[in-house]
Amino acid sequence: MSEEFLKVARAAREAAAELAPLPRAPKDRALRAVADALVAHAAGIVTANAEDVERARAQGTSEAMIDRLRLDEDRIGKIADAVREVADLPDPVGEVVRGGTLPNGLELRQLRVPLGVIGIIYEGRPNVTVDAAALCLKSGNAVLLRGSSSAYSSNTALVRVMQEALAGTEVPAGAVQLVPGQTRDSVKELMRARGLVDVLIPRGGASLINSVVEESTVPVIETGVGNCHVYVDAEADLDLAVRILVNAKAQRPSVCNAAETFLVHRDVADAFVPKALRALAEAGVTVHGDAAIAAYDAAVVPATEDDFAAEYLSLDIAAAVVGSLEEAVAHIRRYGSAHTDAIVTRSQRAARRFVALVDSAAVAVNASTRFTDGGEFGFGAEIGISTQKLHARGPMGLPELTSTKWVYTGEGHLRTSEGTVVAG
Ligand SMILES: NC(=O)C1=CN([C@@H]2O[C@H](COP(=O)(O)OP(=O)(O)OC[C@H]3O[C@@H](n4cnc5c(N)ncnc54)[C@H](OP(=O)(O)O)[C@@H]3O)[C@@H](O)[C@H]2O)C=CC1
Ligand SMILES: N[C@@H](CCC(=O)OP(=O)(O)O)C(=O)O
Repeated sequence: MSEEFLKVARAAREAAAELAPLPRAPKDRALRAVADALVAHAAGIVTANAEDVERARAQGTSEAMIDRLRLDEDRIGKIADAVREVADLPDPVGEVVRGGTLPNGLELRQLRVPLGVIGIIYEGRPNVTVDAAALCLKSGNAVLLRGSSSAYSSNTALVRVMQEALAGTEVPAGAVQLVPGQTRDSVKELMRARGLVDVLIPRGGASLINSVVEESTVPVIETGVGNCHVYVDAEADLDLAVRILVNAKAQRPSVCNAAETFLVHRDVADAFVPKALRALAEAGVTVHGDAAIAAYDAAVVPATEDDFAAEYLSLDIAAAVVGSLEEAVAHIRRYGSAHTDAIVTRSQRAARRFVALVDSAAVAVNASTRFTDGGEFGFGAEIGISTQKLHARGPMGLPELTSTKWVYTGEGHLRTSEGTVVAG
């Protein structure tokens, strides 16, 4: 392991021990200081970000990906607002999860405690640098941030501003660390830092997730790609379905909760598909449809298996006609990524069945898939969206960044072969 990596990892470990026992008030004061500093230094952060954007443009990066990378003063204001929202949330640390008095008189409590040092490897969205740091600090954890090399200048500036702001507070500035280096070696170092890092969260595409899951000796909480579906049921309000579909696809196509496929019940296909194709075309979306969808419009590109498996992250969507709700569910199980899938229906029975059958982190009923987001769920932000089942599922906010500890209090309780003896 490089000296540079060991230096920041050890500093984070020391800071984590100092941060863990802090009560809520100093953590909230520190988060508000971070939010103020981000706004005060917005111009400098935008200048650093412009270097990343310029480099990305020179490398031919798509506009959708540049949109993820780009910061302006307005976006920095929103990032600061998210930090303030996290400060306003209750502190998860110390919360009693379960507890009571056992028949032998022992008082037993399960308390939330910080995880310790959290490592996060993430995509080229600099807002994640601040979201992750804010959530980690509030939940009493130190964080090692390994953002995309494409956002290195932005992340360096953001971490500097956060550390300088923390230096004037009771929260140790060392609790927020940027992992040094822009090569994949730094990802490997995080994966091998068992004992220094308590949990590693890979947030990005399949290649990242697979390599971390296979190679990490540090425990991992996986996030995952978003191949999200909108299913338009036989009993859907079709105007509503068009609006939900267009929002799910086009409101921000580059994010993981954007829809990538729509499925429509054949009983309403004639009424729905032409309207949907018109609305999607107006929003600039290219539809890759099966033969039944393609029959409605020459502009539809014939879909292949790859289209149904694709996470486009662009203004493209796959589409198919299905014979039943069960067929829609079978399609989602085959091609989906267990992130977010939606049904549009007026039937409560159909909604209940879809919710029961679709095994995804989030299921939306008569709502856009775009709501699977920590901010929208009221978590202030999210450190990632887990598409696996342990130890967290869906947008991960403050409680997901904690573990628990059992505390039991007696009066000299002893466990003997005859049962409990109270010696006190
Ligand atoms: N479920 C969720 O919470 C989220 C899911 N996503 C998904 O992430 C994808 C988009 O992310 P994208 O911008 O492509 O980010 P990438 O997956 O390409 O990169 C994310 C980070 O992982 C690193 N990385 C990528 N591949 C590897 C690898 N094989 N080994 C080691 N490190 C690696 C990158 O480093 P470097 O940049 O230096 O190459 C970067 O820091 C989409 O699929 C999206 O759905 C995104 C965010 C949230
Ligand atoms: N937080 C996001 C959704 C999840 C996410 O982070 O997506 P991504 O852009 O793929 O990193 C949003 O809707 O704004």
